[in-house]
Amino acid sequence: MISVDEALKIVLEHAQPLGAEEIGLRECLCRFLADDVHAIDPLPPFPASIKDGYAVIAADGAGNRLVLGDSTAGSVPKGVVTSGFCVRINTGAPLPVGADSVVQVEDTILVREEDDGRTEVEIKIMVAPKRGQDIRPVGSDIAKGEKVLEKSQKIGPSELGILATVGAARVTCYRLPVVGVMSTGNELVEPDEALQEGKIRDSNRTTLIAQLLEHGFPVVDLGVADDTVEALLTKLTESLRKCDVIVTSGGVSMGDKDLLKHVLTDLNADLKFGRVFMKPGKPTAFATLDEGRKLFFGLPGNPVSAVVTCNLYVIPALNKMAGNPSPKRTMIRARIADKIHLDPRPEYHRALLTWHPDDPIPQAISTGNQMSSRLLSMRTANALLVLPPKTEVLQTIESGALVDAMIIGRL
Ligand SMILES: Nc1nc2c(c(=O)[nH]1)N[C@H]1C(S)=C(S)[C@@H](COP(=O)(O)OP(=O)(O)OC[C@H]3O[C@@H](n4cnc5c(N)ncnc54)[C@H](O)[C@@H]3O)O[C@H]1N2
Ligand code: MOO
Repeated sequence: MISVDEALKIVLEHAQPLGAEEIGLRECLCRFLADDVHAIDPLPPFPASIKDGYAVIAADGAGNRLVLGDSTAGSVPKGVVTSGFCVRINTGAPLPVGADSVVQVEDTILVREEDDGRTEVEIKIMVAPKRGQDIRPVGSDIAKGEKVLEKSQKIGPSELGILATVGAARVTCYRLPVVGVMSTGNELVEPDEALQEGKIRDSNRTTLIAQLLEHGFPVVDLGVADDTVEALLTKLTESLRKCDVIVTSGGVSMGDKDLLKHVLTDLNADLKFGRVFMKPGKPTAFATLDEGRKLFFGLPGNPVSAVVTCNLYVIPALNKMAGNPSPKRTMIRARIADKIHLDPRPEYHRALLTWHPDDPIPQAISTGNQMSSRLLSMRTANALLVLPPKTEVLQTIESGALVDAMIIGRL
């Protein structure tokens, strides 16, 4: 049996970023850039007003100005501002030729207007303007040619906006791994089926698919394979054609129907590990297929073991394949709310982290009975507490002790 750290190291060694592809701007959310992105134009592309007010010549100082017309966003201002004149201007509108300063409307008073009551004729500037005041010069937000996004950057909503603003309608991103999820076991029926003797409903496929989708990975539902070598072989061979990664649950332990490891041999898979010193998740298997091009995760069938090992190994592997330069899960320190009895194996104990206003360290509340079959221990859990194995001298972790916590849910 290897340790969790060794297992994760092996997984990450074999998970390599997939190739790049060019995709439409709106498809990029949550992807990782495979190239730097540069601005082809400056922003703003023209000197733009920061305020609603008047475009003036600063050297004219305070005092009266005749209003030549107006400059609104999206239009090209007509006329040239000369001494004693000004142009009414809106926020974001281009500065008219001749003007070198903007005076906000709050610092002016209207002196005279046309009889129509809408056209300003003369205004008074109350505060002497400074040259360049309330103007965004060309390229002051983004310079022409500036690197706006770096290779490996994750694209979130604001990065998408940056791509849009520099006109990057097609973007080169790392390809996302396509993940096939399969349950195995003669005992499994679909969630909408009534239970017959000896049967249970398949929950792992639903949990795992949802977990992968939540992280933004495309998923293929591979259904359920019966516990026979033929069924498993047929389904896996077919699935390998359409998936980069296959995640199965069940059939990896010591029972006479735990056939997956034999089937992997038939598929010429290179089994990297088959048992990990951890709870839950001891029989987790990891293999590469197709000369290392495809990854196979045989997760244990117990519902909690499947979801915990998906968090520990599958998600970091997929992160790396998708071009994420920091594929590992986020770890923080948490304070145990109540005493916990340790397990002989290092345990990934499900807990709910909560923050209190006067304490920067979150409190970790255990979700209760940690049986690997009890999916209710995952209910509300947003963290896995990393607990050491029980020894003669260390049997419990006391209330108030600090432990590492892996973040697995929204905080
Ligand atoms: N002799 C030994 N027996 C077991 C060992 C061991 O070391 N020696 N390890 C135990 C541990 S730890 C685990 S974890 C389980 C894992 O077993 P498998 O991965 O082979 O899984 P199965 O036997 O197929 O199923 C285990 C359990 O989970 C239920 N299950 C399976 N698939 C689903 C699903 N899709 N949805 C809901 N529930 C599922 C299944 O019915 C079993 O109850 O092995 C121990 N045994
Ligand atoms: O390791 Mo198993 O996953 O305890 O139940």
